[in-house]
Parts: sequence; C-alpha cells; structure tokens
Amino acid sequence: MSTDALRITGLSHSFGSVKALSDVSLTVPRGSFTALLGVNGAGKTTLFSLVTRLYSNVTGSIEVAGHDVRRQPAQAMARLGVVFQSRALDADLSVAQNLAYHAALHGISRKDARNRIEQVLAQVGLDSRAGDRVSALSGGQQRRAEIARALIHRPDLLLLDEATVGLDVKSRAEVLALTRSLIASEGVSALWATHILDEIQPDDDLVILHKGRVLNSGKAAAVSGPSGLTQAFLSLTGAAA
Ligand SMILES: Nc1ncnc2c1ncn2[C@@H]1O[C@H](COP(=O)(O)OP(=O)(O)OP(=O)(O)O)[C@@H](O)[C@H]1O
Repeated sequence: MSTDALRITGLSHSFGSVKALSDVSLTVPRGSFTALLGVNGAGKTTLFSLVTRLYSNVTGSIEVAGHDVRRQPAQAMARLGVVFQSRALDADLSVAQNLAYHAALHGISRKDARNRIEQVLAQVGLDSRAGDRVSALSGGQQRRAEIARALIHRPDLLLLDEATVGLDVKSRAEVLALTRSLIASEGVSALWATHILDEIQPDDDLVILHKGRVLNSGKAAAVSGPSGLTQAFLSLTGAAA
C-alpha cells in the first residue's frame, strides 16, 4: 500500500477531441504542501474532478492514502477533503449549521460533530463566528470556513482548487498560511492548485502542469534553479522572451 497522500499514475482524460490530461503522474507525499502550478486550461480542474470522482478515470490510477478511487471509492473519498473553486457552503445558514450538515454527510454523530466543529473553527480562526450566517463573513473568512468544512472528517489529503481566487492580498496570505499551518497541526497533506507563482515557497513540492502534461516536478527550489521560478516556468512553458 502506498504511503503517499496522493499517487497518480499514467492519468489521461479527453473531452471529445480536447486532450485535457496526457499521461499525468504525480505524488503528494504525506505531510507535504504540493503546489500544482499551471495557467488557465492547464488541466488542474480536470485533474481534481478525476480525483474527486466527478469524472471517472478510464486510464491510469489514482490512490488517496493508498486507496484506489475506482476500486475502493468510499475509503478513498473518506480520506479526502476538498475546497472547490466555487462556493460549497449555504450562505443563508450559519457557519456551525453548514458544518453540522457536512459532518452528518460524513456519518459523524451529532455529539462528536459538536466537538469537532469547535475544533475546526478554532483551527481556522473562526471560533467566534460559529453562529453567524456565512453571508455575513468576508471573502477570506468564507474561504477559511470552506477549509473548516473540508477538514470536518479528518481527511489525510486536502485538495484546494485556486483557493485564493478573488481574495485581497492580506486574505490570500492568510488562507495560504492557514493551509501550511494545518499540515503541522492536523497532519494533513495539501495539493494546492494555482496559477500564482508568488504563492510557492522554495521548500514546497511543486508540479508544473501545462497543456495537460507534467513538465517538471520536485522541490520548488530545484525546479526553479538559479534563475528563479518565473524564468524556469516561462522557459518550460515556451513563453520565455
Ligand atoms: N467540460 C468540458 N468540456 C470540454 N472541454 C473542457 C471541459 N472542461 C475542461 N475542458 C478543457 O480541458 C482543458 C483543461 O481545462 P481545465 O479546466 O482542467 O484547466 P485548469 O487548469 O483548471 O484551468 P482554469 O484555471 O481556467 O480552471 C482546457 O482545454 C479546457 O478547455
């Protein structure tokens, strides 16, 4: 059994004649913050849709914490928490009501859910906002509530699809710092899809996806090389001057 939080091997996916992913292999080691870097159309959302079983993979394999998503879907999905690009919380319900609903979906008892909701809200810095409607939160706070929702069932792996889109600079930095801190405090691993190079730190694991193909992967510092990530990214994707 794989010890990686996520292991993808030989994954391809097409929409008619559009090849969205071509023979993609990548791993998210346990305890890792792995950035999946790619411009619009690179294939990031398609990859997430295959991992979350919105689409089923006909080629290659996807294992979440050692569970193959096709052969052991319930076990694989139980190990996975997802922060989607689009909102997953009901804006008219309170933060706690939203989390209670998602806890119930995961089969968590009401008593355990109460404790767990307190815990995850403290972790994302929203403990004082449990009773507030989601619509009353700022954009950054809503993203943090989405992360709390994704953590409710203690997943091994968090998938975050462009989690900072639409946020101001301060909220972006907070959501990013929160995700990094959860790796230490909750023991989760994270796959962070982004097109923003500034969000990546030298110690991060990095996968560069372009036109459905993995162009390079490894520690961000090694992938960047001496000329830095921007230059490395531009030369790899063929956009260098
Ligand atoms: N439902 C669909 N039908 C047809 N083509 C699609 C569909 N979804 C994605 N594609 C195509 O697949 C390719 C990869 O798209 P995808 O949305 O996965 O990229 P992305 O990296 O997530 O981009 P973005 O950051 O814009 O969301 C693109 O060429 C896109 O046009």
